[in-house]
Amino acid sequence: MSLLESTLKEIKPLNEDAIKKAWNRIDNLTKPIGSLGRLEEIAAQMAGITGEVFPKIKNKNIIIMCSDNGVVEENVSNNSQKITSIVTNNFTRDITGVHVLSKFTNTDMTVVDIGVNCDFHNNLIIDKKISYGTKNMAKEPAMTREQAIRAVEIGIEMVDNLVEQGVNLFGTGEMGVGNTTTSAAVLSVLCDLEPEITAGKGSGITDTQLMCKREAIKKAIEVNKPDKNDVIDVLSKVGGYDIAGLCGCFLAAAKNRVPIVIDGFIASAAALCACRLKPLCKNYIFSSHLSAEPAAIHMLKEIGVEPLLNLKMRLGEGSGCPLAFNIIEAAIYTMENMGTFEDASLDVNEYIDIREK
Ligand SMILES: Cc1cc2ncn([C@H]3O[C@H](COP(=O)(O)O)[C@@H](O)[C@H]3O)c2cc1C
Ligand SMILES: O=C(O)c1cccnc1
Repeated sequence: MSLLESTLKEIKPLNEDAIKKAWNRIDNLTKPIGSLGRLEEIAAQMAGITGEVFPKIKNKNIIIMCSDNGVVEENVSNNSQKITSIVTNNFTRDITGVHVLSKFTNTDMTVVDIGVNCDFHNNLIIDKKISYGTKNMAKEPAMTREQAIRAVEIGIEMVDNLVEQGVNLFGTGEMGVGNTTTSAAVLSVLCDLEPEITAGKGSGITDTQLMCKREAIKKAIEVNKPDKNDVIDVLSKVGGYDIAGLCGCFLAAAKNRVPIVIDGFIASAAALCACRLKPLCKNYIFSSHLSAEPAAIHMLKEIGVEPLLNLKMRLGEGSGCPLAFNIIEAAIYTMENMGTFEDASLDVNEYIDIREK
């Protein structure tokens, strides 16, 4: 059995007993029922994921999948492919958005070259290069089926290894000029949405480039005819190595019963693929924020997750994840450290009016 097949098989439902115990605790804290809103839901979900009512977050890590996309030939981005390699290198230099936000929240980063169009001489970048970028999907499949499976399995291996090293909260990031085009294409195919809905201005393009972007997605779908019921076919024909790699990360986090956070539009395309491959995967996922990319809302709705924040961010890289980590850790801390009615020597019945509001 392949690593992908065994991973899909090993993803199991949440621990309902732990969820019940968590809600029992949460509903006995000195507060009106439900008054800590989504912090309560997060704490209960964390219990279901980990099996612990008071899980301890030990190590947080954002996996950043970096790769190039052949579709940039179609004038879909304002940036040249060179930017992918420059920013990827910069992830190891303390200066990128995701790095600074990670530092702020005591989070580590794992930078993976899964298909950047250059050779790095930087031992802080993990070399998992499949090829020097994908092909132009508007003309031919972005990659072969074997390459797509390999990319997903690289994501699985990365998470499996980091879990072994003690990471128990993951974030997902990416770098790859043109990857809002591939993400939009994946969304178009999986959800039958027109490129007019799925394609936005990404990192910043002109109206003319936006037309090129929509045209490229249309052509990619016409030329390659991806089968929406076969996620690997969709990833290989109109996806990217970064999306496929992150898809593997979501699957492996669910397999290992470790929470994983979506950053923006591209990471949500990967999460959508993972959830289509294994719907149970959704229970292990948190969405950090609503990307300013207009179709982000469709992506998250389809996955069935609600973003924690709406900060109009559209950087990618994993930059939303550290912020979500703070909220998740705050939720756990609150549910563990607030007093119960018993601790406060209060009779629950005296509070019943408040609790029921
Ligand atoms: C300097 C720079 C840093 C970035 N960091 C993330 N992205 C983001 O922009 C790219 C996607 O946008 P598009 O599809 O329009 O090319 C991705 O690499 C994404 O991570 C960046 C983009 C730039 C220019
Ligand atoms: O939301 C994102 O991930 C995003 C949006 C625009 C450009 N790059 C990334």
